[in-house]
Amino acid sequence: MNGLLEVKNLCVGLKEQPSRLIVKHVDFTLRQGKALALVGESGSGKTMTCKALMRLLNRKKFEVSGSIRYREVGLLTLKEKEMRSLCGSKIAMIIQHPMTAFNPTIKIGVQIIESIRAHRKIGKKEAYEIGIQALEQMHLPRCEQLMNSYSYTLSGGMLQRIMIAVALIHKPEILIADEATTALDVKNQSIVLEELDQLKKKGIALLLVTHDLGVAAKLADDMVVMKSGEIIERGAVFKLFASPREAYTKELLGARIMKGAGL
Ligand SMILES: Nc1ncnc2c1ncn2[C@@H]1O[C@H](COP(=O)(O)OP(=O)(O)OP(=O)(O)O)[C@@H](O)[C@H]1O
Repeated sequence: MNGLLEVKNLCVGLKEQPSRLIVKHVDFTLRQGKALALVGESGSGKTMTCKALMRLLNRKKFEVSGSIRYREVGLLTLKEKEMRSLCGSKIAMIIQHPMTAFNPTIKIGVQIIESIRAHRKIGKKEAYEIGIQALEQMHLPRCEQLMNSYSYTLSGGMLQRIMIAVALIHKPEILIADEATTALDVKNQSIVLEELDQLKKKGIALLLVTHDLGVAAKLADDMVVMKSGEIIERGAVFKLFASPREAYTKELLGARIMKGAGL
């Protein structure tokens, strides 16, 4: 096995509409210290692919087939308890709206301590110290004050960085970032992109789900382009930017150039 995570022939369908596939025969590999960008227009199947990877799709509603291997472990056939222990430790995910990741009625610190203790048998004091260290590593200011805050008092950028800090506590080998910078302003976007770049340098494999090709250009090594649930083009980012083969990829790139030019 070449990669850390190998996805082969991944399909997601709706049980009540077996003829319609939402994700169609998707293949890709995540490698240590490399970032793969999953790009495509809204509705192209990027989030469904990630949810299938993390086994977050309701099995009563969705049919998931194919193979997803993390090291030698087949994720689609793993017992639920083992899968939950793997997700949040070795494979972590951060999402677009960090405010939905935190309960607004419970202090951030309490939630961080709970999430640490869900994976490690340690006391609250030790978990608190680990939480503080994690926030410091994300270069967040006044970490003790942050632990004592409620999510609704913090900005989206701050919450996104806290979510990344929490995702990194158990030293994941893979980080899935689903539109992790989309809801952020330019300044926070650039801070989060820089943090993600540092993670890559530390050897973490990144899956960047984005419709922003600027994010892909800054961080990703390779890119796969999705349309209507299928991968229609793939390759090294610099090659796809220089000479896209498919009209759809050219359109995505064209839209980016127009956006960049303020048109
Ligand atoms: N709960 C659901 N039930 C049925 N179909 C769904 C459900 N969620 C998503 N879909 C369908 O799956 C397809 C892919 O959606 P998905 O959310 O993966 O797209 P996406 O590329 O992530 O888009 P975006 O960038 O807007 O998040 C869409 O056609 C959508 O209608």
